[in-house]
Amino acid sequence: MASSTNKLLKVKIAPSLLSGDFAQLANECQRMLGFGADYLHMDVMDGHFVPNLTLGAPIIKSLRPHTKGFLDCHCMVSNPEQWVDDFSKAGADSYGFHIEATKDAGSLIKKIHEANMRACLVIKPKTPVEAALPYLKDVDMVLIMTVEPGFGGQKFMPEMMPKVTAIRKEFPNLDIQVDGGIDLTNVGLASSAGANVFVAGSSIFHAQSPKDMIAELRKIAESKLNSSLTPSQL
Ligand SMILES: O=C(CO)[C@H](O)[C@H](O)COP(=O)(O)O
Repeated sequence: MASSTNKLLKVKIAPSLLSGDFAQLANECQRMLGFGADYLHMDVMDGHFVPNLTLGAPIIKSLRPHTKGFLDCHCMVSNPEQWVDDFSKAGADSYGFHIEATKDAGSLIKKIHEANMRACLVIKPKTPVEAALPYLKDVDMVLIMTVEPGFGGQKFMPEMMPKVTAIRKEFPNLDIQVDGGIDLTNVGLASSAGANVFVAGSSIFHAQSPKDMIAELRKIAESKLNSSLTPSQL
């Protein structure tokens, strides 16, 4: 819910397992949590909404007994309504859906909450922020894509930052996630704009020390995040 009572937001780092070794998924999750990750970001792709195929509820179900980590599922799927119950039963903690894929975001958010998951509304780069705003009072997180969804390893789009700023202005307490090409060169820009949850695949998994990378991303984000807030928001 949007609120006039404000608080300091918590920075959360969410390694994208898309860049990990799928054959070692449970170990990769444990490794990332051991390195200080807050969320485990799971990229669900159906080969229809995006031109790539990854994983679905059966894999989340197999993974669940191996980790207590927060399974942040980003569902890049057509007909997101179809998979809510499966992901809930599988043990997902958060269900992210694309606003472009549903005709009734309000009912979908309700369905996700009734299935005991957190709801995250996601928008693609070409979708205007105005499409998301009416629903943000009801979600637990919003995800602003900073690449076209479908693949890891793409270049961060700084032109998405005004969307983040617009949302932060209206929703001082909402978790705002950014995803796509996040690394040490742009995490400060995103956190200054008001993002506080950072998905990073390539920069963490390909780092010489993923542990140091998580710590560095967090340090920069924490140093910049509250610079975006006005005194009345602190
Ligand atoms: O949602 C995604 C792709 O659709 C991925 O989470 C994202 O791109 C992360 O990977 P990288 O940090 O390598 O860009």
